[in-house]
Amino acid sequence: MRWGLWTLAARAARGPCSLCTRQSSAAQGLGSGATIFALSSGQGRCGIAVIRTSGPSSSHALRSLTAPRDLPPARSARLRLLSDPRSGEPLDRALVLWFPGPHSFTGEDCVELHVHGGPAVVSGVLQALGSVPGLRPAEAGEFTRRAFAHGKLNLTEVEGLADLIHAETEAQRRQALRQLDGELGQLCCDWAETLTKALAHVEAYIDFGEDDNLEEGVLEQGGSAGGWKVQTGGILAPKVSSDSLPSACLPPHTADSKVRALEVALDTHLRDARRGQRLRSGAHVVVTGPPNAGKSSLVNLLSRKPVSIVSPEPGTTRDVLETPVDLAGFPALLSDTAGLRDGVGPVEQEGVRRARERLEQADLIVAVLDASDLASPSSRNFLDTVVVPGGGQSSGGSTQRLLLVLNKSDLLPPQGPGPCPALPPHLLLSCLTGEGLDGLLETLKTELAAVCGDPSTGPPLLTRARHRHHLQGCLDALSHYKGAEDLALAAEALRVARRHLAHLAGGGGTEEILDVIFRDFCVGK
Ligand SMILES: Nc1nc2c(ncn2[C@@H]2O[C@H](COP(=O)(O)OP(=O)(O)OP(=O)(O)O)[C@@H](O)[C@H]2O)c(=O)[nH]1
Ligand SMILES: [K+]
Ligand SMILES: [Mg+2]
Repeated sequence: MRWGLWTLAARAARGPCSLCTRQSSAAQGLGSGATIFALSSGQGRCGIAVIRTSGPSSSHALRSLTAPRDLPPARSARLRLLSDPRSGEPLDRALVLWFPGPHSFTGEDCVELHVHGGPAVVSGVLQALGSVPGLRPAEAGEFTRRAFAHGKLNLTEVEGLADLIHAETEAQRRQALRQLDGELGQLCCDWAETLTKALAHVEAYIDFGEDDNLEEGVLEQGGSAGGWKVQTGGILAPKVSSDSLPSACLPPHTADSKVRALEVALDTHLRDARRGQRLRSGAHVVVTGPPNAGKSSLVNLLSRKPVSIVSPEPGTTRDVLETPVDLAGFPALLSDTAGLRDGVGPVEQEGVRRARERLEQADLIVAVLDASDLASPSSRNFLDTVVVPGGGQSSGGSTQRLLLVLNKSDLLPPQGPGPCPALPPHLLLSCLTGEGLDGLLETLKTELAAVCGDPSTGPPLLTRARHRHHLQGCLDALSHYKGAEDLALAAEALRVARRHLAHLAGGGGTEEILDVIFRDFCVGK
């Protein structure tokens, strides 16, 4: 919970960009009025619980509960006796912090009470706060919503904060922190700036055209690819370009090259094969192989719990068993599946059908073979049909990756699996002894970084379908800009493109979208 304070310090040091300023004013009114309060740390018995307030009556509430009744210095912890303002009954000796707005998490006056975490203390303090006039319990996400309304966070940062609270793996935490730090939002601001400049130029040309006072030479200069020429009467028309660009309808200014660079950047971001979304929700990792290869043993080993039944009987696993796991720091949905073989009873056949269906959805296939049984017909068949053609297309359209694991290495003679010419690159493992597990985890980390994107490096990832939707909308609008037949249409296309970027950062977002995003939060955040 302490990062609430860090976020606050970080925000206070940074000014909002034009896109954010605009959207915060669009969201105005959300946070005004009542003063809210809530338990911001987790429920249940604990060492310390943090209770927060936000709103104009925060200082009054703090004075009402504490003795002495003066406010502590801003942003500096003080030990105070808390008592019930109605009865004077002592409630706890607590650390109190006073954050006068606008230099607070929400931008409003805020108070934090760090009380002892017993349920009676927490409920006593919450009841005491509820008795102070002007205070009411907060709704889920209301603190963050107020921070958004006051321009302290843009929408991508709000999403980053929600993701950080829910982050279960190291990679998710890194990604969320980067988004909370505003990297994606900043990128949008830079892109929007490019569009604003381009729009200013197009609008200037529209005005010049109307005034009929523009020299032809002036218009044609600087047009790096296409350009406009003045027709008789001062009407602007596209001049034919010898350039390779599909359209010759770009206004004549160096801003054009920036707009084209923006198109390339948007396209690159959209071609990320949904890595960021996988990082948020978990990559689909499917364990497959012939019967008895040790698939279930591997799933249990990787998930560190007995998810699947392991037995020497081939055909033990029938249904697809899915479990969320932290694989080398990356979030994954690990699926155990039935061993692939033909000519068995109807129940197992159904299991095999389900296994094949699940394989199609995999981002990463972990193909398991019994290292001591590579020459058997089931192993050969599996190698020929799944492993060698491996790396197909998942149903999501992205390329599947495949990792071949030779299990039961403990059964091999010291010289290894013996000559096996057609064997692709593989790892040796023993689920029984654990030998080779570290190497497998290391390789999984590399594979999953490719599937989910590495949050430590590279450009900010698009973690939500919403991000893709608006970037695609922006890109589509830019294609209309290029193909526009007159300047008015070109200007309108630029406005639409810019609006998509503003929506991404939360400007002019409809209430429903805001509701969906803030619903991810708990009460007290
Ligand atoms: N020696 C040895 N035995 C193993 C190893 N891994 C698994 N086994 C054994 O191999 C047998 C089959 O293991 P399972 O994990 O049930 O194999 P599976 O691939 O899930 O089998 P099905 O679900 O029937 O397709 C069990 O008796 C395991 O104890 C290993 O590394 N070494
Ligand atoms: K088995
Ligand atoms: Mg099994």
